Order: sequence, then structure tokens, then C-alpha cells
Amino acid sequence: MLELLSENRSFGGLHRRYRHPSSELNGPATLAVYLPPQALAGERVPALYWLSGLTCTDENVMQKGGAHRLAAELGLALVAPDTSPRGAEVPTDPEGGWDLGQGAGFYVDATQAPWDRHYRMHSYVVEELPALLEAELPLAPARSISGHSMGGHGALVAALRHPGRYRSVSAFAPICHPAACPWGRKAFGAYLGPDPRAWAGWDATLLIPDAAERLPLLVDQGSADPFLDTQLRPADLAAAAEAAGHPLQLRLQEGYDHSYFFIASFIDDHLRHHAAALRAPG
Ligand SMILES: N[C@@H](CCC(=O)N[C@@H](CS)C(=O)NCC(=O)O)C(=O)O
Repeated sequence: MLELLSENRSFGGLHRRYRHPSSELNGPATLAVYLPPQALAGERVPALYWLSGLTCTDENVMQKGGAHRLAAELGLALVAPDTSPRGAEVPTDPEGGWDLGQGAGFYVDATQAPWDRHYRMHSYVVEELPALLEAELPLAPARSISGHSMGGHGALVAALRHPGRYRSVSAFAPICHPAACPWGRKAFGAYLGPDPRAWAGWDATLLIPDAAERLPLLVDQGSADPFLDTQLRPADLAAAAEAAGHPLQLRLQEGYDHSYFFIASFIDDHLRHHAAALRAPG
């Protein structure tokens, strides 16, 4: 089912790009996997799923995230899906924006036409992709999840909606409260419909009060991120976590912006956080 598109040796492991037919996305999907040296030596290794942000593909984090060296040392696989379904028949923003449609799937399962035929990134990332990869690659069924911006939020929602499925979760500059910001309102309005009551189950800040599992959240946010106050709203997440007693380590990193320079600067902390959870017994 996995068609190999390319392969590069990296830090003793392999960076591979694959294509496969996806039932959730109703068409072909492209993704990247980093297999650490331990996987090539016959070990089944745990996996960190990485969800990228608006306008990205699998390539951004693999080329600019700076994660391979430590993932190789820690024996972690990295899995980077695309950020939306793709293709000529897949609808995209009628206004031509980059914050809706292709490259902007927001990791939800759309309920509204025309989006609902392809835009099921949540079920793809949480269910279909791990089942496929664990069947075809030397991956253990031990998973953690992280991501950036739209993908940081997607990671938080994946963990909050699926207690027990992830050993750990973290995010870089997540869109913390999409129901209360322009990017989120536009995307959720299209994918989930105009009634904000339909959005609550897809919004990390709104999921926290009733979360069935209090999995600690590690969040890094740059203080010089141009999207901080308008789109990302980490204070909303912090207030919800505080009120619910949900463990949150929110680190404001002085002078860092929204780019992959910020991510690469702190990716090691996140990899160690996830490796500790993934390598723990049970
Ligand atoms: N500069 C972007 C704005 C969107 C943006 O900042 N995207 C972030 C995620 S929200 C990103 O990671 N961009 C790709 C990259 O930096 O490699 C554009 O206008 O296309």
C-alpha cells in the first residue's frame, strides 16, 4: 500500500517519502517518515507524529526542523503527514487564500459540503495513518504527537479527543483557541458549518474543561511571533488549563518568531519529552 517516492540516508537512519491511497481523504496522500538507525537494525521503534502548519507539506519539518540527529540518538521515528488532502478534484479556498482548503486542513473531519468528501485529516492522522504505518514499517504501537501552529493545535486536539492513544503531546505556537480567532473562524465555519456549537469538540481550549485524561501539555511560544495575540492566543489555553487543573507547561521564548528557526531551536526539548514517555515501561 505504501509506494516509496524517495529515500535519503540521514544520521544513520533513513528519510523516506511515501504515497498511498487514503480512504479517509478519498484519494492519494503523501507523507514522510524518518526511520532511526534502530529501526534499520530490526527494532520496532516508537513514533512521534508531527503535524505542520498552514501552507506546509511533509517537507517543511523534515528539511528545516533539525530533528533527525536527536531522533536517531533516541531511537524515535518521525512521521510527517501532509496538511490536507490534495489534487485537482479536492476543493480549495474559493477566494484563493492560504488559510482554507489545500494546505489548511486544520486536522478536523469536515461535515459540510463540498469539504466533507476529502477533508478528514483528523481521522486520517489518528486512525488510518498509524494503522497503515504500523502494519508496513518497523513501528511499535507507541505514539506521541506534536506540531506547529495549525498542527500544534491539531496535536492538542488529537490527544484531548483520544485519551490513552498518545503517550505525550506538545506543540509549538499552536492556534490555541480557533473558535476565537480569524483563521479558526474561517476554517471551522467552512468545514464544520456556521454554528459555533459544532466547533467546540474541535477546539483545544474548549475541550480542556471536560478532558477525560489530564495528559500534560508542553507548549513553546515565541514572544516575537507576529500571530501571537490575533491568531494563537496562548493565554486562552492557559486560562482553561488553570481552571480545569490540566497540567500545562507554557514556555514563552523571548525574541523567537513563528518560523522553523524557532522550532529547530527547541525541538530537542520536545524530542526528549516524547522519548521519555515513549520509552517508559507500559
Ligand atoms: N509566510 C506564510 C504564512 C503562513 C505561515 O507562517 N506558515 C507557517 C505555519 S502557520 C509555516 O510553517 N510556513 C512554512 C515554513 O516556514 O516552512 C505564507 O504567507 O505562506
